[in-house]
Amino acid sequence: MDELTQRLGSVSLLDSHEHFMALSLLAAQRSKDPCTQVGACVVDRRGNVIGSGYNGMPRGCHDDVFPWGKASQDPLENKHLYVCHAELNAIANTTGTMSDCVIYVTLFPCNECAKLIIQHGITEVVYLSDKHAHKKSTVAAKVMFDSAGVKYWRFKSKKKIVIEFEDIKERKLSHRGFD
Ligand SMILES: O=c1ccn([C@H]2C[C@H](O)[C@@H](COP(=O)(O)O)O2)c(=O)[nH]1
Ligand SMILES: [Zn+2]
Repeated sequence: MDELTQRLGSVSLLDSHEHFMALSLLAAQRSKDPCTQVGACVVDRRGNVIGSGYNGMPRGCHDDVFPWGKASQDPLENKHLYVCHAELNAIANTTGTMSDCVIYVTLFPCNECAKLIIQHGITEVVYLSDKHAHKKSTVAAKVMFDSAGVKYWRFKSKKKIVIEFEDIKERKLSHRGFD
């Protein structure tokens, strides 16, 4: 085994599912929700990302003005009536058809997002967390996906990705034969 092959062997390449879920996780980092950051991306069958989004307040409803809590007795003081879900934003940010596309999402979609996913012709949902599995909204989402023939499966990986902008700027790619 030559030196290049030896070094490449230790480089942890991402497969496509890891790549798309990592993009969704990165999108989630933009969310101001202090409790649950969610990210999503829509991918066509050729493997192109055609839209992405995260949970946030609607345009014109400032993230720093609208409430992010959920404990108030008054629903108008809580986030849930206002926040746009990650899937809604990913779909709204996508131009063109989503027919037979896949959505990668860091949290299993709620019933409202499930309706959007189905109505836009998305046929596969890849998710990371199912922490709201006990909620009726998640149960209803699964009932609708099953009925509509939308496939869903939980993504699992033990891979760890660290992003250090400074580090990447300085890195030399010589071990991959780029110079
Ligand atoms: O399908 C979904 C369901 C929920 N979200 C967002 C909406 C909220 O900002 C959080 C959930 O908050 P909890 O405090 O965990 O109730 O997740 C979403 O984007 N997509
Ligand atoms: Zn939702």
